[in-house]
Parts: sequence; structure tokens; C-alpha cells
Amino acid sequence: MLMVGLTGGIGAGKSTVTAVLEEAGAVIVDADKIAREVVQPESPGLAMLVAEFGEGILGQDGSLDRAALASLAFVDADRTAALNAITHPLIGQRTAELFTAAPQDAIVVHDMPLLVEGGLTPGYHLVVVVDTPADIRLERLVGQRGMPEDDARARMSRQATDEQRRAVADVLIDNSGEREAVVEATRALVESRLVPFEHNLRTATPVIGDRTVVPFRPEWAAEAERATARVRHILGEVAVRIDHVGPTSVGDLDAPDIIDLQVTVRDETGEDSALRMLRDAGWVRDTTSVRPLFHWCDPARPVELSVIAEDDPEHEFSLMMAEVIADDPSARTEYAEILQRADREETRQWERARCGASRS
Ligand SMILES: CC(C)(COP(=O)(O)OP(=O)(O)OC[C@H]1O[C@@H](n2cnc3c(N)ncnc32)[C@H](O)[C@@H]1O)[C@@H](O)C(=O)NCCC(=O)NCCS
Ligand SMILES: Nc1ncnc2c1ncn2[C@@H]1O[C@H](COP(=O)(O)OP(=O)(O)OP(=O)(O)O)[C@@H](O)[C@H]1O
Repeated sequence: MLMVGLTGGIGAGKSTVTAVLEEAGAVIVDADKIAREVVQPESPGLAMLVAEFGEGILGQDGSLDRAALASLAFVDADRTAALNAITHPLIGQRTAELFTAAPQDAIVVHDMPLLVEGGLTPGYHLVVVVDTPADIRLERLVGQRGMPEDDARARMSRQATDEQRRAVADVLIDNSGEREAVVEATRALVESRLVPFEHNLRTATPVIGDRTVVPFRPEWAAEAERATARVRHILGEVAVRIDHVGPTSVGDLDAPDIIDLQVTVRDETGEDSALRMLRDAGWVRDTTSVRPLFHWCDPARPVELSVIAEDDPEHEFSLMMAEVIADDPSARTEYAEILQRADREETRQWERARCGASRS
């Protein structure tokens, strides 16, 4: 199962994107819909809301008056926190049930406005952000959906900023223009990334990155950070540390477009656990490597991950690369030449030799 987190600020166009994804066969888990389910008439959720916000949030027929609750709940951060403390655990429970019920070969899209606010992004294989500037969102919410402007503004102020969402996005879908453009971008995403990603995960097919050297990309650091957060989510305390290593970590160096991560574990037992947990999470073991090495299976983002025990003397070598190169311009030139030869083993050997020498 490929788990995609889809988010965006209020009015960004998530519903527009999910409609295309659903048409393409994805299973949609809609957080706003679940939020309605858990506060139906006579539900424990509704009773808790009444206890917190008063009888005034009920309509004549005893169901939730959503506008009345919104006018009380978004006035300040404290009131919103009270609303969230009641609704979010109930929503979380139902969401987990729906994920469990989805077929194993599904692309499951969690349409969730508060993905970033809840710190949930590392739990998904891919995070897609529908990116629409706040002023355009406001205009659409008021103009097309008839939402009162102060309500829209109040909700925006209770949500993450556009910058915070962009920082966790693997994919940004720009919805500042015509609707047709976002529909096209979503269809292209399904074909080029989601379908092959799901296939690779299900069949344990690794994505082996191309070792051709490409110009330095400043995005590498953020991509490595997101990959690290995902691995941290999988391994928890089993990983003593997780580092971005190898050519893309050096900074301002042309390199193959492959993110290298190094997971440090305590000892052999930790290593056994890590290998099992990574495999169960879809990482594919490289059988040609003597040391434990894994590949990720996102077709658009090759990642290689090695696992090493902290008492292995070579553990520190990968961590020293950036420093060795910063201190010695000739080492930088040599490294760049080795990378041009596009041989992973030769690169590794050079890193080991250079860092080993600099340590002694
Ligand atoms: C307050 C309620 C009754 C207002 O209902 P209403 O029909 O007007 O809005 P609806 O639920 O369709 O939400 C519309 C949008 O408002 C924003 N929003 C809703 N709840 C929140 C919240 N707690 N914090 C920030 N933004 C929110 C989201 O962008 C959402 O997509 C409702 O939003 C609610 O129960 N919210 C709490 C549950 C929740 O957090 N839902 C968000 C997804 S988990
Ligand atoms: N590209 C576009 N051009 C014009 N209007 C658009 C565009 N995309 C979406 N809209 C409109 O903007 C409004 C918000 O879009 P939509 O409901 O898809 O956002 P959402 O992210 O699902 O909202 P919410 O945060 O409330 O769940 C809707 O009225 C929708 O019809």
C-alpha cells in the first residue's frame, strides 16, 4: 500500500486534487468527512463538544450547528486546542480503521488539512502539498464558497503557514492558476510517480539511481532531511543517529543525484532489528553489497541507506567527509574526479581511505 499525505491550507484546492486522484483509482481517506462522522447526533464526540462549548452549538434537531461551533472554536489558539483535543483522537481512530481496510495494492491518499500541524508527515511515503497563496485562497473561499471572510481568516491563523507546508512537501502542486492546470499536474503525478512507486513497494523493486554527475542541487539537503525523518519514523530508538552522508551532503559539489543516508545502530542486535524493520517498511536490500545497504523505491528520488554499528571503526568515516573536503581543496578535486567515474565501490573506498588517513 502506498500511503500519500495530501495537504494544503484552507481553500487550497485539495478537493479538486482528490477528485482527480479518485478518478485515477486511488482510495481517498477524507479527514473533513471523518470529522463529520465522529460528531453525528447522539455520538460521544458530540456530547463532549457540548460539554466543552455549551448547548448553543446544537441546532433545533439536536445535530451540530457547524457555523456556531466554528464561531466559538477559532477565536483563539486555546479554544481551537480544546476543539482538537476532543475531535482529533476520534478522527485518528477512524482514520486508522480506514487505512487498515484498504486493499494491499491500493494507493491510499489521506486528504488532511492539518498534516503539518500534527507533525504527521514522516508517516507517509509521499507528501503532496496543494500550494495556493493565502490571498487567492481567501478570495475563492469568500467568492465561490460563500464563507464569511473573518471565519476564513480565523481558520488560516490556526493553521501552518505556506512556508511550513512547503518545507515538508515532496511534491508541490501549484493551484494559483486555472483549474485545468492542477488537473493536468495531478494526472501527471499519478502516472509518473504514484503508480510506479506503489508497484515498486509491493514488488520490492528498488530504484537504483543514475550515477552520472549532475550540477549541485540546493534541494538535496531538504530532501535528505525528509528521508531522514521517514527513516526515524520507521526505526525509532533502534537508530542511534541517522546522517546525510556521501557526495550530496558535502555542499556545493556536483554529484550523482542519489541521497546517501547512514543509520548508526548500537550493536549487532540493533543491526538485526534495523534490517528487519527497514525491509518491512519497503526498503530493498542490495544483495551485491557486503555491508548492509538498502535502496528506496520512489521513482523520483533515489536514496541509498547503509546501516553500521557505532563500534565499527569505519562508522565515523562517512561523517567526516564534508570536513575533510572543506579543509583540503585537493581532496575536493580528487573526490570530484572519482565521482565522474560513476563507480559506487570506488567512491566508497576512496572515502574510507581519505577519512581513515585524516583521522590517523
Ligand atoms: C468546527 C467545524 C465544526 C466547522 O465545520 P465546517 O463545516 O464549517 O468546516 P469543515 O469541517 O468542512 O472544515 C473546512 C476547513 O476548515 C479548516 N479546519 C477545520 N477544523 C480545523 C481546525 N481544528 N484547525 C484548523 N483548521 C481547521 C480545514 O481547512 C478544513 O478543511 C469543523 O471544522 C470541525 O469539527 N473541526 C474540528 C475537526 C478538525 O480538526 N478537522 C480538520 C481535519 S482533521
Ligand atoms: N484553480 C482554481 N481556480 C478557481 N477556483 C478554484 C480553483 N481550484 C479550486 N477552486 C475553488 O476554490 C474553492 C476551494 O477549493 P477546494 O474546495 O478544492 O479546496 P480545499 O483545499 O478542499 O478546501 P478545504 O480546506 O475547505 O477542504 C472551491 O470553491 C473551488 O471550487
